[in-house]
Amino acid sequence: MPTIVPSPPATASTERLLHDPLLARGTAFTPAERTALGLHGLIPPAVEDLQQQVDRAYVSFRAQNTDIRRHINVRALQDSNEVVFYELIRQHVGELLPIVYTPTVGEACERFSAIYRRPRGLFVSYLQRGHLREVLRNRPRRDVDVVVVTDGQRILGLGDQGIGGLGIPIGKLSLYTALGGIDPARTLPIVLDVGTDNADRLADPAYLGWRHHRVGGADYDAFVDEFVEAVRAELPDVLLQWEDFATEHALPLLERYRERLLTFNDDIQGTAAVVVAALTAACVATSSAVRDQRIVMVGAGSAGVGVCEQIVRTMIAQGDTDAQARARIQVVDAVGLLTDDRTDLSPAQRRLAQPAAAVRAWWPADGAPDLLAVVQHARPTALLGLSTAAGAFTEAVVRAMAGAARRPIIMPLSNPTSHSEADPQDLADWTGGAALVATGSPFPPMRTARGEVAVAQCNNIYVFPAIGLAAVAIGARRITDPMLTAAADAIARNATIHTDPRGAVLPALDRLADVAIDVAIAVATAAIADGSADPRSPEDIERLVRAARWLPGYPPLT
Ligand SMILES: O=C([O-])CC(=O)C(=O)O
Ligand SMILES: [Mg+2]
Repeated sequence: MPTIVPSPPATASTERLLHDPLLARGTAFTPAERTALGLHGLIPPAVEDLQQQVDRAYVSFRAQNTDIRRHINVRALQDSNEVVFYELIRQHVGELLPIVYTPTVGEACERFSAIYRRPRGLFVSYLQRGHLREVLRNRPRRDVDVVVVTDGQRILGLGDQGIGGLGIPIGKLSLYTALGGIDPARTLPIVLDVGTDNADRLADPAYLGWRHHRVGGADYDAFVDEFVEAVRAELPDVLLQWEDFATEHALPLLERYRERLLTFNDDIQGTAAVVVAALTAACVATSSAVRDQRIVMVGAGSAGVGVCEQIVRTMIAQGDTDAQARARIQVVDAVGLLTDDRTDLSPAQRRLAQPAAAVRAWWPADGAPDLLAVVQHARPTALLGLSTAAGAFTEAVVRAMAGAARRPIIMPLSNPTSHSEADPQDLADWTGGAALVATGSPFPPMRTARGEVAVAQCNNIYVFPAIGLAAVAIGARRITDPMLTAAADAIARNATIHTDPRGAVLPALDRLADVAIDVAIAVATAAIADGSADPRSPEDIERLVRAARWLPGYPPLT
């Protein structure tokens, strides 16, 4: 029988040891700690180690019968004991990722108000404008390394979710910790609640956000400006990640702030880096370089434009001039090929437009060139889609491409599955199994005569945790294009296809935490090279990156 030693009375700090998810150890408090801290009687008498707690949590997780219930289950665990939560993810990453993150997190955003339990992060409401600095000052913990902020307007492919969009920053920051080793105590998810235009949310009596149509125009810009100024004043060194803003805001916000603080847009830059990583790995597998490719991109939204610009930078890094690189990339949108005589293009789209005069030579007599005509003329070796046009990569298009490329690189990148430009199995069938395929949504392996071939899923999860780790480890001041190019190269080097010809053109998901170290070292090295961080030796960089990682465990209480 253990001796029961009289304990000090419960205090506010006892309350925190039991209920603050960053301090709580539950049944893992040792008998001596229970005595010293006055915890006898407040937790069950069983004494468990972390592994026993994880096993118990896993049984509870497995007992749930739908993905949203699994999500609620693990989020409740996160809100009660973060060490167990992160150790559970570490041990079951393949099973937990789609629950904590895409795709289930999307449903959690849609049902945010219905499943809301405990506060996490910061709700920055338009109603508090003029006082955002005070709101920032109310953050639960003073020191923050990474903020992920959304205004909930374009949540994954699910559109406007208003305040429910907060689910995305919560999910992304969970992966910053699980994969990038960012200390969970130093992360802060934020939603800017500027209203919602989602009629279902506005009509829902349980909706927890500001019941008001979205604020736009100059009022919106002023509000975001006030928010950024509050962040700069309160958290001058923080990494601020923009997430799931609508196209109309995403690029302008990035351009407005990227030179002024440590910031990047995950959907534009993170997605572009992972797509270029997959493209690079596919090129290596075909013994070519990115600059050897003829590329057709279908879709000219902010993601499509961001990917093309990252490809241009990669080709330039491989020796092309800007003009040579742009001449290798044809962009097709719903109207047709982007040409410089079109009057409907944004400045960013215009930079990717081809000279109309050159196109006229093969322009079909009966109208604007469609995708098939562009493919027949441009004879691409790589066909990329960020169009949300389901099935846009038709059999005719793919067969025309396969005639011109021995191993066509085909990437239907639109999300979710129902928007994908093609089904990978069709791509395999139409190219005799030769296609190198990466998608946006998860797909099962392709069945080919060579056996099953893995399909890479181009998700920015390969990028952002490593960017965060690099920035924290070396104290980066800016996120620059060369840092993203370095990330893409490092991800590509780790692709499975280099060691397994039937493997994916990206690393396996269960290697993500290890790959993040490699990527972070590459990103940190690039940051130092372009003056975005103070000089360090290669040994120092590696040591700092490894030392910066928070890993789940219970250090001895002193
Ligand atoms: O969250 C994800 O899975 C990828 C992403 O950023 C988006 O789709 O907006
Ligand atoms: Mg996103």
